[in-house]
Amino acid sequence: MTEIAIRKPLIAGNWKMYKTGTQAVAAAKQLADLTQGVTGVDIMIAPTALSLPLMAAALGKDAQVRLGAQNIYPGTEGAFTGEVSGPMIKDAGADYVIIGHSERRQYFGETDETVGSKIRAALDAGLIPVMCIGETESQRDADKTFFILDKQVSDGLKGFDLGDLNSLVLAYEPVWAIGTGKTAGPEQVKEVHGFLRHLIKEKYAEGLAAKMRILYGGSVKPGNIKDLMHIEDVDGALVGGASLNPADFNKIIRF
Ligand SMILES: O=C(CO)COP(=O)(O)O
Repeated sequence: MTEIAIRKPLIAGNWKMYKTGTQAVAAAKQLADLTQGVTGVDIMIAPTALSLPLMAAALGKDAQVRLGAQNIYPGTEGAFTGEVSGPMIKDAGADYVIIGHSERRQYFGETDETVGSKIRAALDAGLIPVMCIGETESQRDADKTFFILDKQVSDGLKGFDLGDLNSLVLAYEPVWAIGTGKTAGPEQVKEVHGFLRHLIKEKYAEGLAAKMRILYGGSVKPGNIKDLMHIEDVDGALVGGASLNPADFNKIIRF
């Protein structure tokens, strides 16, 4: 079996703070209809936490479109006003949780250390963590891309051992490509994804590196997904804006 064959692509939609529950259910049903018959790809949508139980009920237990949360509190329950825990996310019908998105790092003070504690909480709750990493434009301009990515991975995964990380998904989202219409060029994506897989191999094991899915995110659209998916070491996409429209997201899923 080749390395590629053991990595099933994952196309994930991050709906961020868009769509009411009513709108979310309607879009989920549309997407479920559009994607009927699609095989060989995992599909996930991460709506606001409020929409998770509504969408789970609308899609049904065995739906092909799976659900994810956009954030998690690193603790199971307690007096933490406004927070949502792993067991609550799981109970609401999600299988995944996005952790450390650049918007959470930028606006909500998340650090590599909080990312690590959230990954632990996700694993404890039986959720698949989608760990987001990526450099800013000024970091890239200063030639610090690989230093930053190494630090985000090393500090975020500090204390985890091989067995912990079987399900972990990495998402490379260059901050300068998010919502800007700028996509990283094929050479840049290839270079970074190759670097990340090598990093996981060096830190953990070849077997883990070979099976870890590494997604690309940042202005992914129906028009560029095919080229992105052809790049070595790209195992899927984390899609923002274009995932809000079921017709566009369906085209991306059918790359
Ligand atoms: O942040 C993203 C996904 O998490 C990417 O957003 P866009 O696809 O809108 O650039």
